[in-house]
Amino acid sequence: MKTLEECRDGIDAIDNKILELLNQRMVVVKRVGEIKKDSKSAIYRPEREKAIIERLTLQSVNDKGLLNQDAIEAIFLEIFAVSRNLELPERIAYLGPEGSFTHQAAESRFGAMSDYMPMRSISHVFKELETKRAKFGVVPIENSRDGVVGETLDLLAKSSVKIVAELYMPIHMSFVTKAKKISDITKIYSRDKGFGQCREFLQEHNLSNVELIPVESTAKAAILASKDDSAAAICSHIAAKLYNVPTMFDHVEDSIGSQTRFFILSDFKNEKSYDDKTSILVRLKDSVKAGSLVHFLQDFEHESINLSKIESRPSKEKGGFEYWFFIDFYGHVDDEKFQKVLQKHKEEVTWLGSYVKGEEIEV
Ligand SMILES: C=C(O[C@@H]1C=C(C(=O)O)C=C[C@H]1O)C(=O)O
Repeated sequence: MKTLEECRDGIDAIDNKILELLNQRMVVVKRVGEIKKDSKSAIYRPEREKAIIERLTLQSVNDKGLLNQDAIEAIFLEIFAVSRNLELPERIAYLGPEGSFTHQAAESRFGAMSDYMPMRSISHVFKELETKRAKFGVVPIENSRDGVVGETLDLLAKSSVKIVAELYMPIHMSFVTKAKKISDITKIYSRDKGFGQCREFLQEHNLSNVELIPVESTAKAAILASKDDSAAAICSHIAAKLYNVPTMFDHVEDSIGSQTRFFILSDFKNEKSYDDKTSILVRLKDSVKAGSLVHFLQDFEHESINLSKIESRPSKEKGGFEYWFFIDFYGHVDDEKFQKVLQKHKEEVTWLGSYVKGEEIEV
């Protein structure tokens, strides 16, 4: 049996090799960056990253390795993010403030090294992209409990910005405080919704009578709790980390968790990954005429294209009740099947993006 010293020597030798290999990888990545620059193509290629993760997961299973898909993803998404930064450092605008769940979602894709810009509103994120001050934007699109984020849909309808990826993230709340004991806590900060989502936890720990102070974001709650030893915050994991407030309890939300779907926005078209989703906006000529939506959807059925979502929004263009439809379907804009549908409805359909299908999370 090896001693601790021997194990550590072994780890050091392996780490040296990993670093050497990573540096070799980065030399190749830089060359890829040059090729892309010459051909003016996109740096971020989610379909390629997905293929790498799948290949490595399979290899790990075949090798009977200890790393499963989640572990491989955690390591390699960070390697990809560092690689992309080396190809071309790119700025990422997200719905802030720092420490928001959108920040957490952005970091999960773009890693710890990227240049992040917290924005005051979703429309500010779009503006940063439109003026090319940021290459990527990260915004929430829907929450499994609260429903769709209307502002994101409305802005997608108006803007030329494209969806290049989606990701689902479980929304877990942490109870964080600098207090030594729970009984030292006299006030708790969070967003209005934050308290609502953690009612059972507050009751169980006799905290219902402690002063509950709603603030505009859970990140703000973490900042306030970081400055007061008798205060606590209910906030995201990333906010607690960012503002150095120790976590007393994790996952304090009531039993049914929620997940949020985020879009990553940019200005390019992805290639097919053959496991794609596409989002379109449909402005039917006669949206109020009976059967016009049904006829439109029948064209999808005819081509065996499966829809994953349909959402109606008031068009806001005319005073009356005119509706637009946001539709997500399985497939890529370049699929022949969809092109056939598009031929029939060219004037009514706006393509919003085709992207690798994200994994929904069991909550
Ligand atoms: C290196 C590339 O660029 C990016 C980085 C990748 C990587 O680190 O493997 C993969 C895909 C791209 O998002 C590439 O396209 O191959």
